[in-house]
Amino acid sequence: MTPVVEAEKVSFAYDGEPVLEEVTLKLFLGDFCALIGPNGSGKSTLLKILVGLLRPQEGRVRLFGKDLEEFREWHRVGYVPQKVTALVDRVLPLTVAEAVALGLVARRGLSAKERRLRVARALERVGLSGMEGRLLRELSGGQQQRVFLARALVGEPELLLLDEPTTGVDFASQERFYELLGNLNREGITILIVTHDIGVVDRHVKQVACLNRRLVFHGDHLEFCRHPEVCGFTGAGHHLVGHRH
Ligand SMILES: Nc1ncnc2c1ncn2[C@@H]1O[C@H](COP(=O)(O)OP(=O)(O)OP(=O)(O)O)[C@@H](O)[C@H]1O
Repeated sequence: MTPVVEAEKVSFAYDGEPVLEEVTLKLFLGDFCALIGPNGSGKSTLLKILVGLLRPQEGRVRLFGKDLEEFREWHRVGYVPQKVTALVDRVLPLTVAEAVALGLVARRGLSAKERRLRVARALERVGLSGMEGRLLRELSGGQQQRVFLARALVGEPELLLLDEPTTGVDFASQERFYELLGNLNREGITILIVTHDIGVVDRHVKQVACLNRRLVFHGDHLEFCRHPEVCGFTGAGHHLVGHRH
């Protein structure tokens, strides 16, 4: 089976400072993988490389079997960057519909009606039907997170990459968000999520990948629970040692 996303021996350095070394990671259709690791271990960098925002100095990335250089079907990939809700107050006052429609830039040739329908459908999927006209900055942090998830979903992607999407939102909203991701995964979307707190995603993910400049573990979730020490985790609750936000 062709991996949905694949990093092969990816190495990356910022100004000569190595951040990733020979990282090989493959996700297959239907995977739901948590990418964990200490602060500064390269998680966000790896995600940016996978969506083509950064170019690795060594190694290759393939999406749906195609080399990143040749990949053009960006509507098949949804990306939720880190701290996106922190930007809300700094940008122009966007409505919910405008924010979600930003995810349609890779979709050319859609009529205005089709765009509206897709935005409505994406909002329905995240439980925010009818919120199109609301100002983004008037929403709660948890609702804003779901708007950005809708933005990533509006192109109807098959692969979703999320970078700490629930930072700064309360526990109930986090739970709800992960439930939502679980449903999307059951619908067939392959998911890679960067998270700091495996304790919260625990019940939802199928695999865990642990990064510490190199990939130190990638396996199914149950296997990880048996050997949490491989990633410097304590046993109880799998919280990262010294790593709470
Ligand atoms: N634009 C940049 N320029 C230079 N160094 C950077 C840049 N972005 C990140 N770094 C450095 O690269 C390393 C990896 O950063 P990255 O954000 O990928 O780690 P992370 O595992 O996502 O961290 P966190 O868990 O704190 O979000 C860190 O040492 C960071 O300071």
